[in-house]
Amino acid sequence: MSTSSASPEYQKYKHFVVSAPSAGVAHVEINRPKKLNAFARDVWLEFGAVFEQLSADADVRAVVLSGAGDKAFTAGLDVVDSSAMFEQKGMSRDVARRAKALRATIEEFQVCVGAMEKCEKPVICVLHGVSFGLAIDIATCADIRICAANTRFSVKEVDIGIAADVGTLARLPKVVGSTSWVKDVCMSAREFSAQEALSVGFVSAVHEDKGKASPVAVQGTKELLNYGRDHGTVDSLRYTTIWNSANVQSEDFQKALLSGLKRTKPTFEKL
Ligand SMILES: CC/C=C\C=C\CC(=O)SCCNC(=O)CCNC(=O)[C@H](O)C(C)(C)COP(=O)(O)OP(=O)(O)OC[C@H]1O[C@@H](n2cnc3c(N)ncnc32)[C@H](O)[C@@H]1OP(=O)(O)O
Repeated sequence: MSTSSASPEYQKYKHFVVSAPSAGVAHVEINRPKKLNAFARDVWLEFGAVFEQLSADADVRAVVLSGAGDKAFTAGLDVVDSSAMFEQKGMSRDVARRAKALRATIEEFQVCVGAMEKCEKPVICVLHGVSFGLAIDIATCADIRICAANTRFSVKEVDIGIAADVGTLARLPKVVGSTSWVKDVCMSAREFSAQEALSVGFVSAVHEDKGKASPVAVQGTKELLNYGRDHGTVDSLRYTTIWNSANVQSEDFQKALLSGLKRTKPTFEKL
């Protein structure tokens, strides 16, 4: 990816602007500000494609996701587009056929949003303004979440008559420590502030210099943290052993191992 305001190989996207503010960093902006960056089906399909492309792009070492405009990171599911789509898919008179069509849509949405979690590069999600519903599903797929002081969070789904189904209920309890708080915000859909999000650990402070660490080490850390979240300690340690037995052979490890003692700042090849 070349350093520019809009990288040519990412210009095919209608709803996302992908730029390279500095070498190795991709900035992905959800770009539908007039509709508060709401996600219609074509938006979520593009979201999945963007993150698959970034995952495979060796020039990218870290990804920052934000929403365009002053008002919103995203107001969530495009409720106008979705009501038409769900009505259409529910038109068959047979319940099993209706359910099958709807299941495919929900699974497609989960896979597209999950592409961000699967992306092999660290993803930093920067939230601001309205951050409702899908915003939380997306944020829970990020490695690091930071937000502006004006952020209005809501796990909004119960307000539109559904249980959240794109990842919040599966991932949020693993992101924050308090099940009581998770159930509170998920069952009430009440808004919570940036300060509250910080106090429960949903967002954290800004970390600098993310692009300078070894990509072998950073991408390995992401893989092992996600694995550790979903598996027991014994399995995770075993997987870590196998993973690192390959990666300690990397030249990145050779360069970095004594860098503290030697007061050197090694640079690393892209991965
Ligand atoms: C299979 C199911 C999968 C996924 C499920 C996901 C769950 C969710 O994401 S639940 C959350 C759904 N979102 C909402 O219910 C929010 C709806 N919007 C609002 O309540 C308000 O817009 C607001 C966020 C409180 C902001 O209000 P305000 O500041 O007054 O702005 P508006 O004038 O209302 O909005 C500006 C513009 O954007 C359009 N818009 C806003 N949100 C959505 C949305 N979610 N879907 C579609 N369009 C949205 C709004 O209609 C306005 O458009 P105009 O063309 O200017 O009228």
